[in-house]
Order: sequence, then structure tokens, then C-alpha cells
Amino acid sequence: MSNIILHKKDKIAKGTIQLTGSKSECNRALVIEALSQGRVKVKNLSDAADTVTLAGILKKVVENGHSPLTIDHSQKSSIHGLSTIDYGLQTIDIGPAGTAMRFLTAYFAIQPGEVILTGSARMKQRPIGLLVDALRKLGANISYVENEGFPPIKLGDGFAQQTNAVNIKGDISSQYITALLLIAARLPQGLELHIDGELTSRPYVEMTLAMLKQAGIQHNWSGNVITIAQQEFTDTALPVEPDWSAASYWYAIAALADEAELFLPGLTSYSLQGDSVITEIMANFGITSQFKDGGVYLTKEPKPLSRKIFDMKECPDLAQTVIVVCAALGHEATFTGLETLKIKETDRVAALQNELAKMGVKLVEKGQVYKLDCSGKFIPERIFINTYEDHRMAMAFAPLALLMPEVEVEEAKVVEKSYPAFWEDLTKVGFITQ
Ligand SMILES: O=C(O)C1=C[C@@H](OP(=O)(O)O)[C@@H](O)[C@H](O)C1
Ligand SMILES: C=C(OP(=O)(O)O)C(=O)O
Repeated sequence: MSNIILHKKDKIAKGTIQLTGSKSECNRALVIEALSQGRVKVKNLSDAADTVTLAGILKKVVENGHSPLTIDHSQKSSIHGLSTIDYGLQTIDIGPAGTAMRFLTAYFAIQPGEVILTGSARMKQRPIGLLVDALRKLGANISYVENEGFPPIKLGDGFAQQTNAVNIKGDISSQYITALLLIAARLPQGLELHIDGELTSRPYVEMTLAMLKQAGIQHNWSGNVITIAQQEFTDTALPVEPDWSAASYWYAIAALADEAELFLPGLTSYSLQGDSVITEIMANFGITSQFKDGGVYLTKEPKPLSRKIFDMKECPDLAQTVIVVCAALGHEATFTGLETLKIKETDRVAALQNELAKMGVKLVEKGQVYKLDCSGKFIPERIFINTYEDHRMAMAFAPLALLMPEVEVEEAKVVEKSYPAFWEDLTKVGFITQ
């Protein structure tokens, strides 16, 4: 796979960028659609590879009466997708898609037929034990194919519900909670989910419940317990908003530019996506977000940087965007809520530390708190960014091309996971790519 080189002749960012749909909303909507027996339909599917992969799998499975056994493994999405790895059973490979891995684990746990779920080499290092434990307690038959607690997993035939009450730790990944909530209305005894300890990525759980509600599924959330009774989906169209995490890279570009006038159609101020908080975060960098004409306009005014602490617990996917902007501006901010970054597409803390070092910036870990030390910061003539198979490393560092003559980003295709048109969109505001 090849690298991409970026240049930008001026520090002006002006244009209209139509972002693809949110992969988080799409991946929930697809599972809801599959469980709804034709009642729910998704509108505006995302081009994100994680969504294309999940959509392809669910289409085949639903066509086959919810059994995975005759999936045509020749169908592939652009970089990852369905393939057969021979564990001696039908195998579904979801590549690097964390949400697809977790949501399909819950989905297949209650479907007929046996299947093995696997993913990329990195996916095999991303924990799934807490979700498997909860599903086993509910009555699912799941075993590990290689390492305890990690994919690949084998989902056995036959689900017989043993209980409706399960506990799950809240501070590792909210995707386990979402996975359980998505199947809850289909469980004969429903679900009473007790969240133990702190809940990380909370807006993603709220998004799940809001989308289930749009599809007719009621819930009760009281203290740390979420209850969903067995119930039917209603006829609904689930519309998907453009991706606010993708929008964050445009906010970063505006923050590093001298002049910015950007329009991102389709984004709303009442989004289900927690990452819409980027509007508030970037207000600190002089970016004004004005919602009109069915989208958001970004403009920029110089502003002295004052906010020193950023808590990323509710918006972990924005961490790289905001940390790189602060580093590039030499703003010595402190970050909290980065714990879950170590189990995402790569160890994002280590990846940030390595790449920021290339411009003399240190991200110093002090327990739960991370501080940027910009005392040695310099702007090199050119920088080579390693991406660690992480789309957000590529997209968070690309805006540096506003500050230096050349930025080379490793493995350009990595962005396909969530934002395939990223490089092409950069050219619309005057970035030169080669
Ligand atoms: O539910 C979702 O759609 C997501 C939840 C978050 O993961 P965690 O809950 O593991 O933090 C986020 O990082 C991921 O990109 C998408
Ligand atoms: C963490 C992410 O994705 P996932 O967990 O779904 O692989 C992400 O998109 O930043």
C-alpha cells in the first residue's frame, strides 16, 4: 500500500465538504435493521469500510434466514471484509472494525447456526472477554478459538436465556454495552443491564438507546441499570447524519489555518453523536460553528488560547485531533480520559508519543493525566507520519501540511475505515496530494 505526500501553498481553507455518514450510527442502524424483521430501514449508508463490511455480512445473513452458514465469502469491501480463514467452520472476518466485532458477537449469540468471528491481527489483541462473559451468563454458547478473552471466537448454535440480569464493567469499552442493548428487545426475558463503575464513552450508549427508541424500543435507565423488555420494532426509517468524528479533521484544519470558511452540509446541533462536542472544544481555538442552511459553517478569528484541560472520556475518537492541534500550536494543555486509547486500532497514546516526537513535542504520562510538553517544539521542513494501521493517526496529522512544506503519511488507504474520501476532500480546499 502506498504513502501519500501532502503540500499546501497557502494557509487558507475555504470550501464545502460533504462528509459520509457516521459509522457509529450506521453500524447500530444496520444491526437494528437486521433484528427488526424488515420493519426498520437505514437511510444514507456510510461509505466507511467498517460499515460496508458490516452491511455486506448482515445482508447475506438476513437473506439466509439469520443463519451465517451460506455466506458468500467472495464479496469484499475495499480493504477488509469477508474472507474464509480455515478454522474448520464458517468464518466471518470483520477486519479492523471494533463495532462490527462487538455488535456481531451479540447478534450471532442469539442466532441459529455456528460461526467463527475473527478480524485483523490488531482485532485479535482487542479484548472482548467482558462481552462474552455477559452473553454467556444470558445463555449464549461462546468459546475462544485462540486466546482467552480475545477474538477469534466461536459462537455456538442454540441460545436459551438463563437470566435477564447481567453486570458489565463500564470503563473498558461502551461497545460491549451497546452490543447487549441492541439485542435486548429480542431476548425472550428482555435485559436488565447493571453497569459497574465508571461508564466510559457515555454518549455512544445514549446514541444506541436513542436509535432503538426511534425504532420503537423503549428503555428505562435508572442509576447504573438499563432495562429493556422483550418488545417488537416498529416500522421506521433510521436516517444517518454525517460523521462528526470526520468533521473534527476540518475543525483541525480551520484551527491551523490563517483563514477558514468551511461548510459541512448535513451536520446538526442536535446530533446523536457525542463527537459533535468538537464545536465546543474548537471554540477555544477561535472556531465559530454556525448552524444554518442544513449544515454547519466554520469560521475563524484569532483568539488567545486559554483552556488548559481537555477531558476526552466522552469523546475518545477526538483525542488525536485535539492533541495534534495543541502540539502544532505549542499549546501545553493537559488531557484526561485517555485510558481507552490503548486498546483501539493501535495503542494511540504510544503512537501519538512517537509521531509528536518528530516535531519535538512530548506527551508525558503522569498516572491518569497526560501533559503536552512543547518546550522543544520545532516545525520541520518535512515530516513522515507512521500510521500504525489507524485511520485517525493519518487524518489527525494531515492538517500539519498547513504549517510545513511537506507531510508524508504512511499507508494512505488506512483512512477508508471511516472516511474513504478524506484525501480527495483535502484537494477541494487546495491541498496538493501525490
Ligand atoms: O459505539 C461506537 O460506535 C464507538 C464507541 C467508542 O468506543 P469505546 O466505547 O470502546 O470507547 C469509539 O471509540 C468507537 O470509535 C465507536
Ligand atoms: C475506535 C474506533 O473504531 P472501532 O473501535 O469501531 O474499531 C475509531 O473509529 O476510532
